[in-house]
Amino acid sequence: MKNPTSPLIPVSKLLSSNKPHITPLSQSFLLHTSPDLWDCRFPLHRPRGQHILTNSSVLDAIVRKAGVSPDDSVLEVGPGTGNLTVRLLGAARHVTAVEIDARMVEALRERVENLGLSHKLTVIRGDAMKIQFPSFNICVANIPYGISSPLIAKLLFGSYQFRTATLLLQKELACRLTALPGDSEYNRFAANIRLVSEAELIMDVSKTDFAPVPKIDSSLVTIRMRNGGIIPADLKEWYGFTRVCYSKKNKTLGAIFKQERMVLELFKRSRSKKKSCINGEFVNIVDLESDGEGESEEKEIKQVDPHELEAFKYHK
Ligand SMILES: C[S@@+](CC[C@H](N)C(=O)[O-])C[C@H]1O[C@@H](n2cnc3c(N)ncnc32)[C@H](O)[C@@H]1O
Repeated sequence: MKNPTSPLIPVSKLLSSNKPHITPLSQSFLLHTSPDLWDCRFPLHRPRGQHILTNSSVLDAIVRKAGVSPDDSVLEVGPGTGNLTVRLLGAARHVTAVEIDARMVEALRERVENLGLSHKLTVIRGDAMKIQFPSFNICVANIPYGISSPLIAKLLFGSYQFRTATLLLQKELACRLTALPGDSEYNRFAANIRLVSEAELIMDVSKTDFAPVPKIDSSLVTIRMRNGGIIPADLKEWYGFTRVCYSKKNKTLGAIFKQERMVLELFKRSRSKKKSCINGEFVNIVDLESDGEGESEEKEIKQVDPHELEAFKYHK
């Protein structure tokens, strides 16, 4: 078996274009000299977030800092050509990789077969946002930034039982996820995520470690599930609550909950039959992330019992 973590030729220095890249044939030999180079046989699509991580010390650090152990069954979303996958295969019992691009799937399968590690890998070709993930106990991935927020919501609120998710994210999102109440980055998304988990900033990763080089830097974040993934609230009511809390940027919670309209909205949400529950198939990320300002709620309750409404009012 070849060593899946052999040293990397710094291809990121060669490939620094922001445009989708077709590598000249003269560079295709690089594929055979190091397993860390992205497959040069096809152009990469930026809309699918195809920025390949090519720095071997960063790739090694991700697996190490994620704490992958030989008993682990790993979920990797967006394996691309497999730079991270081959390392995960070296460290874990099994890896399930979900990849949307058929060309990537083919390149990954070929690479892993050449390494003699196919028996440890399941590749699912599909959209990570549309499929139900098979069971896993740890998630490690350099995910496409276009689906970061909904994917995190799917992992955390999708009834999956796992220890941690170590994800390479856009730096700005990483800051929001790891912000604490009172920090300027803390928002409704962060509050919703903290309901079920804790996020820790592990390390920053430079954009020059990717090929082609993206516009933004990245950060590695580990999200730890609390309470074994059990959601300690009715999600529909929780979303309604955080929506109201973050509905007015410059108002205190006290001021917000003194407004009759806000109290009424919260009350109606608690009684609404509208399905907003998140399961493995459906993630209502708009509800999870937006601040709710200016949005109109579907009104299902026509009559409000004043006694019941009283219970929702703000009392000092
Ligand atoms: C940032 S690249 C990461 C590649 C590789 N993991 C690495 O570290 O070099 C993101 C990968 O996710 C794939 N992808 C994009 N959208 C996806 C989706 N909705 N479901 C599954 N994979 C997706 C892309 O095709 C690409 O291979």
